[in-house]
Amino acid sequence: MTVISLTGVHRTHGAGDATVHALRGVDFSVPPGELVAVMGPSGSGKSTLLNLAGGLDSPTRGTVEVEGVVLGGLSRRALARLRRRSIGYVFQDFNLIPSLTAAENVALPLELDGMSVRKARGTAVESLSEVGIEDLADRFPDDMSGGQQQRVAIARAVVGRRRLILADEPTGALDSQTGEAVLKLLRSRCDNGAAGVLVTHDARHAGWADRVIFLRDGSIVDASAPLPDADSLLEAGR
Ligand SMILES: Nc1ncnc2c1ncn2[C@@H]1O[C@H](COP(=O)(O)OP(=O)(O)OP(=O)(O)O)[C@@H](O)[C@H]1O
Repeated sequence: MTVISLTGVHRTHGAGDATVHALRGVDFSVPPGELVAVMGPSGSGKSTLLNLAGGLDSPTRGTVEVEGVVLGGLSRRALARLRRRSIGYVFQDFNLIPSLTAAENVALPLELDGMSVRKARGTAVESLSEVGIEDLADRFPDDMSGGQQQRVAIARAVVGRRRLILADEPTGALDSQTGEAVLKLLRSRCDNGAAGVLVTHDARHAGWADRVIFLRDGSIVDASAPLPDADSLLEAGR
């Protein structure tokens, strides 16, 4: 069974002359164990695709399924539970809760799922140590650098046994060495059975993926293009 699958997915914004077709009939799926990189020029629909895959947005047409469950058929509560349990999401702007420490931010989804505070903290600190910042467990986001906040966001996305990890430019605020370490972590989660989707502008980062898809104007233009084509496609869209 695929972990995530989008079938005939369209997403439009606005109406009439102002209609923007963010996605136009996308078919896309990822089985367990696979990491897929999504590339394409700015505005081509990459974030929209990720938001739909993560249940943060709904398609105008078509279906999105996570582990065989059609997201459109779920109540808000059931969707929130599925997102908490099955989906780890690294947002471009981190989305950390400022009033919670790093460890509390990472532990929150586990606690909401009924894990004891103590066990959730232990699991959260383990996850922070996987991104090299366990010593910052008790620090608040505002007292951290952008790169440190990004690592907390990544620790939160990979904590527990999430089956689907979605990452929107997860290395933007990181130096290249830390960025590589984060991609390695994503890779190892996929090697252990998760499905991963990585939005990136960087062909070197896409090199960590098993497969690269290219979006242009809301459509997948060539799902099998070899990596060297990435730069020329990106250039063409500028
Ligand atoms: N809420 C919205 N309302 C109107 N238009 C939107 C909205 N969200 C996205 N769009 C439009 O949909 C298209 C796809 O946007 P999206 O953010 O998915 O692209 P992207 O490939 O992620 O871009 P970037 O690389 O710059 O992040 C763009 O034309 C964008 O302006």
